[in-house]
Amino acid sequence: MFDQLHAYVVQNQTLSATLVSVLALVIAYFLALPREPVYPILPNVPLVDISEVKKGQVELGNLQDALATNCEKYRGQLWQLKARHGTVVVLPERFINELCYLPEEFVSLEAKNTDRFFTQYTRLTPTSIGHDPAHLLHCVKHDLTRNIGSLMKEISEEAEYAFNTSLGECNDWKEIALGDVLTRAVALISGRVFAGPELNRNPDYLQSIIEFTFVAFKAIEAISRYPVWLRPLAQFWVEEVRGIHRSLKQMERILAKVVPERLQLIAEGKAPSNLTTWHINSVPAEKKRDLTVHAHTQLVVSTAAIHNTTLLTTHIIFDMLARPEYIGPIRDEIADVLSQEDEDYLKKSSMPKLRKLDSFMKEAQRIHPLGLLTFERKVMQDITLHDGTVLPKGCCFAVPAYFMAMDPERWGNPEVFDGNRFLNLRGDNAVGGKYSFIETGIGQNDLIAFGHGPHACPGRFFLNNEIKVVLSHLLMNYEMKLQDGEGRPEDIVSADGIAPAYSKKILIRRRKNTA
Ligand code: HEM
Repeated sequence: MFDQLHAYVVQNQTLSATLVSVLALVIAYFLALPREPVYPILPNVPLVDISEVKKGQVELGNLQDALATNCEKYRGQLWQLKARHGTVVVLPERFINELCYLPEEFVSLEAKNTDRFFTQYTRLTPTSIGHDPAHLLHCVKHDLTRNIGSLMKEISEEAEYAFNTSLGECNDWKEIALGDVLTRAVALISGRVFAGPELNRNPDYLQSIIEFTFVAFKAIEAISRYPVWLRPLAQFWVEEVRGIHRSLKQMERILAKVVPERLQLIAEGKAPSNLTTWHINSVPAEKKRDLTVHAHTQLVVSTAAIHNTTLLTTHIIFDMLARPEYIGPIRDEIADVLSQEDEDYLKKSSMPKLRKLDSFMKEAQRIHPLGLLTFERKVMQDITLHDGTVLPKGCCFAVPAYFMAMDPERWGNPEVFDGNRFLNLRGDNAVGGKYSFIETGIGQNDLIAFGHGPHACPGRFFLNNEIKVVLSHLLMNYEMKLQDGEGRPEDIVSADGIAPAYSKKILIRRRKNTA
């Protein structure tokens, strides 16, 4: 009897202890859960709700209309946009200057990205792998920009290789999907600058840097479908999130030989100038051999660089083919600039002379902004704006780039495509000066497509050279036209902005008078 009682008590004690442990684990799990960001709603500020959409509808397709209507209706005022991913305060441009120089402790691009891209699962920011973003930013902002001049020969060589290998002889008109051909060209050029000639034509490397953006965006979409409490577990079985980890591992394998060799070359003072070298030089001693941080940097910079560049270049070419009257004068300008060079490729110093091309590129970017919103930030501490409005901690804000680019009060005739618009505005201003492609601004006739202030796209100086090399190569060596009877392909308005009809076929053939 005593034995039975003892057994019962022991058994129940074990059961109770197990139950208590399970309960403690469940409580700990819920306490450790990242919170769904709660975006405070500003009182007395108009709220426009586009979050209620039927399944299958592209939610932010409504964003274009919502911006056009409400930026006009609330001109000069703040208003709030409630979208599926949260609420964002839409700011008129008069607030940008007082916000853009505030430190990260007040307004943060990183925190906005963390919320928006679920980076604790998707690992899309350096901080999400415990790495300081300053290294990546230093490489793009300083090393890449400073080295553009010495990289121009390689950029031109790679453009030539890319088009020769994709297009072949191409003596007769050939149908191509412009987006595909440009993606490969931009990836080869970017890879040459990010990893050098020993890797950029390696099919595994090339495929990794091209596909990572798609892998990343699928993972964001997939994890967002899970309730916040399940995400810490779901990350282990959601195939798309696992895809991110596979891509990172694959890039680590690709770099496994390169990084130690590069360290050796750096020690010998013989290292080539590219992102791999700059990043090794930038990180602290204990991370120099860390393949994870180098692999992550290669993929994250590729995500920022390759697809945006391809989409913008596709927009520009579609605009040229729809308005062939611009092509002759731009070609003459390129030929003239090339004839002044002592080598047969464009140098960094050639760029300020390509004024018609620069203006055309900027006008194409104005009419087809890749992002409808820009200058997106999260508020980290309450901020009082100059008119007394308080932006509370936790809210996100953005500036309506699309509306600013198409606002009749800023442009007079915003609907008209005028390839010489910025050429005429610019007068004698040098490149980098007002109204040139790389300039960002918030005044009359300024564009903010690259953001504004200290976080404005640091890749745009490289991009400016890269796009001009690609376009010059195509214009000087090939003829292109739209398919018979077709006008400029219709843009695709999506959750991310205004993309060109990427897979649309155009016709191309080698120019008769060139080799
Ligand atoms: C058409 C091409 C591109 C567009 C439209 C574009 C646009 C932008 C925009 C709007 C931002 C955010 C700015 C802000 O919020 O103030 C940004 C940031 C950034 N871009 Fe670009 N970009 C392009 C190409 C590139 C390229 C080629 C690179 C690298 C080589 C690059 C690297 C970056 C980086 C690293 C940031 C983050 C800056 C920071 O956190 O301070 N981008 N870009």
